[in-house]
Amino acid sequence: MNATFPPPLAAIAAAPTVESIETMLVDLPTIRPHKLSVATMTGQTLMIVRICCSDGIVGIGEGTTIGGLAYGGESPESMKLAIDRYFSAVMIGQDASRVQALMARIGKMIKDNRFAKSAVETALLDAQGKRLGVPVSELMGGRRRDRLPVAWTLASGDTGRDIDEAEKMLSLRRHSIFKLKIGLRSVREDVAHVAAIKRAIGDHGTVRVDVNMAWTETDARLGIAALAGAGCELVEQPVQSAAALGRLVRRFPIALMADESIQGPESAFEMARNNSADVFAVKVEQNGGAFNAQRVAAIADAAGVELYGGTMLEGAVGTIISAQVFSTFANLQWGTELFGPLLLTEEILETPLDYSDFSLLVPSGPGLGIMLEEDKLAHFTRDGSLTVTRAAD
Ligand SMILES: O=C(O)C[C@H]1C=CC(=O)O1
Ligand SMILES: [Mn+2]
Repeated sequence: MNATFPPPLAAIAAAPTVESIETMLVDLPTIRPHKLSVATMTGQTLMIVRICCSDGIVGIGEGTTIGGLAYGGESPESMKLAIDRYFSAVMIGQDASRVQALMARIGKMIKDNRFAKSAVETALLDAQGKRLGVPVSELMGGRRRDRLPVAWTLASGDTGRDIDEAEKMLSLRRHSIFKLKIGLRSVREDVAHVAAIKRAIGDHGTVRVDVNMAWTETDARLGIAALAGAGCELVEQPVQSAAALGRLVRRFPIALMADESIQGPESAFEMARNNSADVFAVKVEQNGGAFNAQRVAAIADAAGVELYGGTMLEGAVGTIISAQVFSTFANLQWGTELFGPLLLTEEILETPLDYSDFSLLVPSGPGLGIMLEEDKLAHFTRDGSLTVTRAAD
């Protein structure tokens, strides 16, 4: 060995920088209307971001919401605008291989915009994983599991149709955990709906509900007691107020889960400090990215709060960054609901995801470990929505 130390300057590879950033809006239909208390979805819009680096590596990310602005303060269109106009200016020319440092720089110069931050962080992690030849889970401390249990949401708006759907999922061995969207009808009608579904599936599956904050605290007192009696095992975000959720947690033995209340580590810390929930639903986008999702999980673990891997009904890219990070969690007591791609009519990956044995296989290739089918993507890209931003722009 005649290696010299320090190595000559020419031998030190230049750091790969961010060269250009592409964004586009991809509109995909859903397999049936998906009815939540905040919106009825008949399609989903994926804001796809591609980060092209000086070493030729390209990373992909996704930003997705539910019902445009019905669920939160960002929409696919607002994320695209924020990235084209503001994120690109902060990112282009920067070292693409220092993901946390670049995210910290973005954090200093851009407030809020958690969903857009999650999309660009996903693309940077995908690129870095490809660069190093490892899955994103390994960049994030290492996976603890290769398969994740996946719940299915019954939300057709019709009890009979939901029962048929649950039976189909059970017979396909795709899902045995069912989340029912309620909060649109009266509490009494909703409880009857849940009880009918639980009766139909019996011990073959479990039933949970998501109220998406639609109830008052009084509704919740009546509703949760009746749901527990109907065999429902968990109630997700019945009310908006964290204080009311905390009071309900103390009242009922049935598990109560916070979803909308968890919007990053600070909110998770407050919820944990005030004993406001038994379980946290961790959504990568809602928390501002995969690293923040890990921070939230660490807070939950330290506080003895149980964990669930949530979804914003993402397409394949958003689903797989979530799967990569959830695979690293020490605890995931309530499994995940990473079924988003299955709600869409179109397959946009070269190789479809493996949903089998009531679970999703976490891809093991470099980066996210998935490849988009470019023709399909181009076909469903909204006219005129592709934007490429470079240094000179
Ligand atoms: O949890 C939510 O509020 C959003 C989402 C997750 C599953 C689903 O059907 O909707
Ligand atoms: Mn929810």
